Amino acid sequence: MNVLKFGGTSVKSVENIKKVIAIILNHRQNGDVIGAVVLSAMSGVTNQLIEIGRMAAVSNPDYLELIRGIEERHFNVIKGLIPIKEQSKVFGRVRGTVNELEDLLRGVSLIRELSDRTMDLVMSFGERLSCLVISECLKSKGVPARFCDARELIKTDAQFSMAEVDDQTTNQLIRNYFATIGTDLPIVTGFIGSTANNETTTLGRGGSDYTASILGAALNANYIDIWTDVDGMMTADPRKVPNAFNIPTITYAEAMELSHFGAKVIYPPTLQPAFAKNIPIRILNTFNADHEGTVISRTADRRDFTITGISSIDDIVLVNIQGSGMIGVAGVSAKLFSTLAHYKISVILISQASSEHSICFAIEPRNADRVREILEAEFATEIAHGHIDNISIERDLSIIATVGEGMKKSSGIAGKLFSVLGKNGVNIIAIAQGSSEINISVVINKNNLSKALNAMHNVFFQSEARILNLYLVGAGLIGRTLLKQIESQYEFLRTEKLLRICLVGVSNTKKMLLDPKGIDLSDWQDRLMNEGVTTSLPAFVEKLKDYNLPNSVFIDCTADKDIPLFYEPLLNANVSIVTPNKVANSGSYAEYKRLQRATVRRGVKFLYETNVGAGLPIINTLQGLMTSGDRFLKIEAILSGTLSYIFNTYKPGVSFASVVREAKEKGFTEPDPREDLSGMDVARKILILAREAGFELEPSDVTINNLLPESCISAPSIPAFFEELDTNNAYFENLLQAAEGRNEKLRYVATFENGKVTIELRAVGFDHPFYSLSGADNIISFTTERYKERPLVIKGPGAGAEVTATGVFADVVSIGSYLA
Ligand SMILES: NC(=O)c1ccc[n+]([C@@H]2O[C@H](COP(=O)([O-])OP(=O)(O)OC[C@H]3O[C@@H](n4cnc5c(N)ncnc54)[C@H](O)[C@@H]3O)[C@@H](O)[C@H]2O)c1
Ligand SMILES: N[C@@H](CCO)C(=O)O
Ligand code: NA
Repeated sequence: MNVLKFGGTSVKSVENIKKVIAIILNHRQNGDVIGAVVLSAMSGVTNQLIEIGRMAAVSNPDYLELIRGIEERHFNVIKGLIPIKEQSKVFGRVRGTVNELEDLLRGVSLIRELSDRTMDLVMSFGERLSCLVISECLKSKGVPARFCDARELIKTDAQFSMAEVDDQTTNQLIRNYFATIGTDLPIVTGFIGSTANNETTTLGRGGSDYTASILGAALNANYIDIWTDVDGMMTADPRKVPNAFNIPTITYAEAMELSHFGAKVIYPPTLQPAFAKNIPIRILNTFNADHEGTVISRTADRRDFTITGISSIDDIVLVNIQGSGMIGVAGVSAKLFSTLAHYKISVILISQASSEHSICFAIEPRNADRVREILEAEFATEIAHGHIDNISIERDLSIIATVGEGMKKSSGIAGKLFSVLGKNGVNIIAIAQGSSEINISVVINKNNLSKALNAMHNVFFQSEARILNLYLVGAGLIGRTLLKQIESQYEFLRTEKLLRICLVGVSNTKKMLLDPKGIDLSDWQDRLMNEGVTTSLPAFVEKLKDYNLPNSVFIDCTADKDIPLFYEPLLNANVSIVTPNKVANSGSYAEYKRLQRATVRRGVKFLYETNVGAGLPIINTLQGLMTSGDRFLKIEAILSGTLSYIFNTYKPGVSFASVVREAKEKGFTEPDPREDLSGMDVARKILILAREAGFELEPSDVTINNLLPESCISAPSIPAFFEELDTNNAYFENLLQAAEGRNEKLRYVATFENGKVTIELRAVGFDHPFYSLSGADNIISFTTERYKERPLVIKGPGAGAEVTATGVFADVVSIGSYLA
């Protein structure tokens, strides 16, 4: 035998009530015995009744309008669900009940007073009306339904609005009543009860769940089914954490912790009677009746995860009371908390460090000012004597709690929690864990709530892929290729690497598009074109900070000199950066160092493998040698893919400019090819390598060996530059032919040795290791303490869209693994 309860949305409209009736009929057809059905008021009605009461208390006659509205809604149910010839009798009963309500309010309006006692009576009409109407609907469908006013069964004390149930009397009355009704199905008003003197009381908002549990316990039901509008309890609030999912089984204690912490699926007192009788409570969805929902019972089934759910209280304040006079003095906390109890201030969380120097506790914001006054008065003497310094209040905070019996005696959970918050730059203000070990609560700034919830959900519920939120600036050759590569690897990363890449922002010089829900990788170009707004990097970064998404990565795929100005603020906001752009690392040494320090300080990543040799593992190799304690003696390298290509491809008689054009078309050159031909690009790369090898070098320490005649350098635009190149063909032809004549090849070689950089155009013979390069190859040879006899050599294509995007991609994925 089961007790069924349907909430306000389930009985909100004709449409919804049809679903409720179908569920009841279905049970009966399957032979499942229903002991009782408990109903809430139609959704919105209780709030309206409160408003009506308040209006009447100030003699505002508009309340009559609201009453008509409530009557109308119930009439509509009758019209929609009861055959015409049976309707008038039911209309009459509804009208009779509504008249009773009107009489009551007329009285309120006359004496202009609304006590909690009267308010409870006013509120009782919501459930009385819904049960009246729906029991008649059921009767007309052949169910032997019977309206049951719970005020005759549930006896309480006289704490109006929040009455305590007298279990013994109530249980007896319930059993007596059920002994008399045979096979009739009582449709019981939720939420309400009455005192020994038959005054109407209510059991607290959400109390209809409680009514069902009281009935179920008294009747020894097999199940108490709470039918609501969600698929049971979820691992987190799905409005805040889109990846939250249903929890199939949960213990009473866990459900209690989660519902105390804002998961409003079940009213906490409901759990007690069910727990005492060991009756499982099922949370089910009226609008998705086939879903298994959540079963709350003493033991939960085998668990896939160490924690069961994450919950939050979105808005709290923290009160801190501190002073040297508190150390080792007994009674301070007794006085503190008994004072709070005396004023009925509910304390949500308490934390005291063992130094005993301070105690802090969380309360609802509406109590903040009052609590300060109360405590300042109560501790006036201690404050005057300086034993207590002050009472401070910190606002705009939230509490996040991880809940689960699986946390008991299992280590590493707090570590995981703090590490994920740390990596996402969420500062922890206070911590509390009870020795029951089923709840770890942390207090954080409210503006980090959504980020923290999502990041935590992501690490604790590992079967889901971790999200990496990408912001890409510069959708040019490399940027576009990167997005294409990510698109084609998306499923692999999600299923095999448990990494879900979400593009949140993208921009080129003209337009930018940001969407925190994610931009589909298959149509980002169309969306950027159609929905994009004029690019503004400050606005882009502002939005990024505003969204405050976990695991955010900023990718700079431009060669822009201004974008790096945003790197440090981004790192400080705990956003990782990946870039092929060399500008930041080849500016002043101080700036280079500042970025390095910011990453260490904030625990985020700044990765730039493609600054040198595109996707070739040069920077990673160098860093590996450095961190393992090797020392660099010499770096000798060919670092320009563009120049390699030109020197490997140029044949006398061909126009030099056309070879440069080819290099540009193949995607080897910088956006402005003069950066390559002037030697600037190589200068940047060797400077970066020297710095990575531990040397403090400034750009002025690197002399560029420029290959271009002045007229080419000073051309006003890139097309003009190419024209200028054409006119200088003879210059390059001579250069190349001279080498060719000696059977040598031209190589643009950068060397770092003894703290000095040299860059020179060399002609090398076939016995030189750099002779045999082809295409756009780079070659880097590291001579170190450990690689002294024979240097460590890395060689391969050092420019081009695919290989560069691959390097950027690998950096992005490595951040994904780090954050996980
Ligand atoms: N091409 C290669 O082989 C290679 C190899 C290693 C590193 N890189 C580096 O990759 C970066 C990009 O190179 P590319 O070949 O893709 O160049 P590209 O010219 O094709 O792309 C650059 C893109 O950045 C955009 N952009 C420039 N300034 C911007 C701004 N302020 N805001 C938004 N967008 C802006 C441009 O509109 C363009 O779409 C450069 O820093 C380059 O040095 C390239
Ligand atoms: N323009 C660069 C790309 C790699 O950084 C080159 O030619 O080497
Ligand atoms: Na590289």
